Amino acid sequence: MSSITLHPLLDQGLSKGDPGFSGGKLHCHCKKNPVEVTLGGNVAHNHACGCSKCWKPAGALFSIVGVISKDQVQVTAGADKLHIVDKEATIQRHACKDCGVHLFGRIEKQHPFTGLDFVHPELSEEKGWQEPQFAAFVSSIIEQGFSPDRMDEVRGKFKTLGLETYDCLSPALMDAIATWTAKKAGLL
Ligand SMILES: N[C@@H](CCC(=O)N[C@@H](CSCO)C(=O)NCC(=O)O)C(=O)O
Ligand SMILES: [Zn+2]
Ligand SMILES: [Zn+2]
Repeated sequence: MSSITLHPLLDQGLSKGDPGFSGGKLHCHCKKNPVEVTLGGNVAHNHACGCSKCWKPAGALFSIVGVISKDQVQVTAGADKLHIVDKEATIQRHACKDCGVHLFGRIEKQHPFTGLDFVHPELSEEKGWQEPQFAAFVSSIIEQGFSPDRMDEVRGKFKTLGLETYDCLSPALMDAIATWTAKKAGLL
């Protein structure tokens, strides 16, 4: 049985981020005229995501994605190459039309996370980005054809890395969503 590739950055073991890190540039994978996005700070809630919608590098089972305030996200080159992958999705993922890499995902509708953009720190050459904190939507990899018989192996690998696994988001993020919902309903 072949070994599992969660994500190249996870398979080599986690390297800790720098709490004083102040941001950097993301680039798509195009050799010529790559799209460039400049982030004015570090990401938060960085996590491995097994959902079918987040961008993953070739061969990876999981995406690595964090959030950052949209005010700290600027497209600094190649804006004309960007398109929205799915206009109906909550997270409007802006991807390069040429290489398919997602540069940022923005929430435009009323939502607990409106104002936060979803980004992939691995698209940056700078070091210091927050390391992944947990694994989310782990069971979602089955929906994409991964064998349910090997889920213990997947969750075990995350455990070895010291990352908790969830089949939705982390408790902190789920609590934030529920708080927003309760406030909207006038219950809090
Ligand atoms: N089983 C589905 C789950 C998709 C899903 O709900 N993804 C989450 C997490 S994305 C980053 O953590 C989500 O919030 N999606 C909103 C959106 O994608 O617009 C699947 O695998 O597709
Ligand atoms: Zn590209
Ligand atoms: Zn996802």
